[in-house]
Amino acid sequence: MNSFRPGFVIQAAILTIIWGSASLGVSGIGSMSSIAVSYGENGPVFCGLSSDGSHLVSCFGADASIVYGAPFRLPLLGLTAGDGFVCGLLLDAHQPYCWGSNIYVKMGVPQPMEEGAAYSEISAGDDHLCALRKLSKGSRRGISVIDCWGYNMTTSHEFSGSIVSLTAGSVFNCGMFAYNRTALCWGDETGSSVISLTPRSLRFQWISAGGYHVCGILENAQVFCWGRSLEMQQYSTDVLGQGDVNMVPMDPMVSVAGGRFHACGIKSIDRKVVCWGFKLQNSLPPPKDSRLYEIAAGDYFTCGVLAAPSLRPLCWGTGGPWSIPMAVSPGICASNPCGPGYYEFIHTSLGNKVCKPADSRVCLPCSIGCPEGTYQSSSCNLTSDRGCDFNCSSCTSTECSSFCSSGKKSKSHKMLSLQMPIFIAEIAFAVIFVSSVSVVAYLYIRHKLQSCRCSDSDVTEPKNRTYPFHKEAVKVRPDLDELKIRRAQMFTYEELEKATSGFSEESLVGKGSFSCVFKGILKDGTVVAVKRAMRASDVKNSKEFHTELDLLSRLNHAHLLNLLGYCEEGSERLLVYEFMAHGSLYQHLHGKDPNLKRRLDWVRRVTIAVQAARGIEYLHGYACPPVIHRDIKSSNILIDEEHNARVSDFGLSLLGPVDSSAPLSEPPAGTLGYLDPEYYKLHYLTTKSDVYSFGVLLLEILSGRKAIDMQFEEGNIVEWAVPLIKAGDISALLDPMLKPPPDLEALKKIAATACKCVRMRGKDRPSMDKVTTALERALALLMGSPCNEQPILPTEVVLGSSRLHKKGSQRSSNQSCSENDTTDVDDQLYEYRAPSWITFPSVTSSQRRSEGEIEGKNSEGRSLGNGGAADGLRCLEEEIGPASPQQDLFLQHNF
Ligand SMILES: Nc1ncnc2c1ncn2[C@@H]1O[C@H](COP(=O)(O)OP(=O)(O)OP(=O)(O)O)[C@@H](O)[C@H]1O
Repeated sequence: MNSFRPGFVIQAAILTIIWGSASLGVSGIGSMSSIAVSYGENGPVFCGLSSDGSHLVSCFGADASIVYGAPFRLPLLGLTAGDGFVCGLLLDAHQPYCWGSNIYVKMGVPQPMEEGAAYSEISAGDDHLCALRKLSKGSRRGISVIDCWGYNMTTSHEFSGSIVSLTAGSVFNCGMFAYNRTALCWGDETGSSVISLTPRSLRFQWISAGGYHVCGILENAQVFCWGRSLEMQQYSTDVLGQGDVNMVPMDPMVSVAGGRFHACGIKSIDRKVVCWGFKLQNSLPPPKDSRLYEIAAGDYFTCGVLAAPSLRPLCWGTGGPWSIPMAVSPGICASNPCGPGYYEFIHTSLGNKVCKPADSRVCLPCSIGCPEGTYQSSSCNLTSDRGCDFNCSSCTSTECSSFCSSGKKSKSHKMLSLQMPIFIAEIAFAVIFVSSVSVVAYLYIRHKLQSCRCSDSDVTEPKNRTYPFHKEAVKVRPDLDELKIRRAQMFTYEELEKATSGFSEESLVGKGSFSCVFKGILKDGTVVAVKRAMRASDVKNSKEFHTELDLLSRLNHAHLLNLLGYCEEGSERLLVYEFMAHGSLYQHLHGKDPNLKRRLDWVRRVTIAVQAARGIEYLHGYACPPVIHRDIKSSNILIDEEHNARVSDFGLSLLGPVDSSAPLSEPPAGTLGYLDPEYYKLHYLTTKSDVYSFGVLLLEILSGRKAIDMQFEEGNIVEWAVPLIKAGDISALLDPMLKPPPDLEALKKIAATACKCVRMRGKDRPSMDKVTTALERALALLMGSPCNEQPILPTEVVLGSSRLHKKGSQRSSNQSCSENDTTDVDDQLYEYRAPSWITFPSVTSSQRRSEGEIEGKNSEGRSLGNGGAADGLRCLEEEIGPASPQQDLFLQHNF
């Protein structure tokens, strides 16, 4: 169901002349909308084209298949939507592209598709899509071709006579002939009689179908509807028309959109919206005083674009998202100049940037008449609508009185007099909002910087301390630990060239988007990974190099990849890291060797998840200022020789606010499939964006599937996994390469956590400390601990590779709770090193932090006040022994 914009002038006197030109040049206008509302069992979804000239679509609503499946990078000319799907007309190819979950309208360009076919309009019904072919050189004269796809509709229709616009109802379609502006409908009219009721003699400016009816705007701007309305007695009714959609208001209108059993129109006189026909009980009424540029309806849900500089969508009706945080284009962009009766939309600050290419534009229909108490002060011209002004000599309304008494009446106000109050309110709101946000942000950052004492003192402290354990380690690998403490050492290019045998192919261990990673051996025998920027002079590279260098030299956590040094010589940029003997989690999960995947049993997978979560939790909650990683994915989770996970690749990281109350506005960067939709669409970056990516990572770990894998019907892991989890079908989710554990409870908990992490709105996602705690509990459960509901096994610190590991220590500690073990044969082959942790009781983030600060010098203090969990700790401490000064060092830095 679609709204169609009139293709030509409103004034009846010149209609005949315009009709001639409309069929030639204005056929593209009015066929699609810049906004669309999909409907169906998952609820309404609003999609709109951005007003920034990018022609990119964003969708909002509960149907993940539409929201996430939207082609974020494909510029679209217009949109249309049906039951569970949305389609856009591709700006370049002029072919439809659909997405969503409708089984009859598949994702992508509809098939069959004739090679080279190009379309000027598209329109969607419940389960089908139709598209009007563009007239091309090869087209037969006077023949219009409409191709349809979907339930009972996949065929090509030919009509003699040029059709200028197309609209689809639930199971039927209508077009309008250019030469006489009459409507023609075809399809299934069972229950609606919409085809037989089509008025043959009425001439329309344009038409728009609802579920079982069609409304059109006649030559005199009056609306005429025909078809079926819902039986009145079944439901409560709207006052106007007593629920009958064919009982239309008398107001002249510039636009109308049909819902399932209702229609809404924009009044020509003041652009306010009016709806008639059936409405559901308790549904939100249309906005009373807002002026709109454009409307589109779903079944019981309607949205419009506010005729104000914000260009914000407003929605009403039942079940959908009300507040849509984006500015949308007020109409379709057309390459032809605006015809008579239209004016070119020019935004007060964007100018004509709403369209691409630059010589295209949005044409809006001129309003006719002026609201009561005002007079027409200017007529509609090429670039502005007609202006209305209050008649100050005969004020009858308070709006008029305040306008006239405020003395604001001036020439420049005349054109905008009707929009002025909204405009002023919006500016005032924006100023107040921006200043309060700035003040709060300033105070917040000041507070943070004061309270977290994270600067050099933290970094330099270890230098002044001596630890026997550290000295011990120095004997084994003298440079390495010293480097860790001094954080980053400068290497010469020559040194690193030698270490990697001249950056030979044999030393290459991996490639990223901007760099190659080589295995190298330093003079003293230390094995390192050397990351070499591919195009070193590249500004982006250089920026990422410095970000990574800066961040890594200030961060220190057992589950973050340690930076050992760097080299910046000429155009060369190199970073030197600890070498991660077991590569990336991606290689394990998706590499060519199936044994690698199999060896990564459930306990190992969940352990890796817990460790990665801790690394990210540290970035969010303990690093100061907090760090948002922005590129959490399986190839950035590396696995060291003891099989501990390390979060790596800080090239995209940003120092940022810790919570979503003070988001950063950053252009999106990251990896497709892991990218937080809120961040992607709204540039709304908070720590919750990492939580989203981590949720995707959890799904990947559970299922063994890649984040995006087009070999599956549902290529996006979130779209595929979330419905399964919600349906409780955990078995269908789990990686078929592994035998499911005897008790699925732990994995269910992890799946539920993942589900929360990938929620649409950042504020609905858990914070990383909550995620970590949930995973820790799941790990305990998986390992057979009956204490799983207690926050045990929560916070471990890996002591680095030099610490001797006591295999099975953790298991035995758990055995004090339960004998139930999950050992499998692989353990013999692939030593599981997770137990090489110091484990102490779980605490909330703030507790962890304050304990770290207050009691950092005494690790025993960490177990105080935690009841049963503290017993667990004591049990482990007895086994592992008291924390060494080196452990102390880690504890201080990490918690
Ligand atoms: N310290 C390391 N030790 C061992 N292997 C590493 C190390 N760092 C990176 N690698 C390997 O090199 C690969 C490339 O890493 P890099 O960080 O450059 O890119 P990426 O994260 O995979 O991709 P992108 O840069 O596109 O995000 C990794 O996937 C991993 O297999």
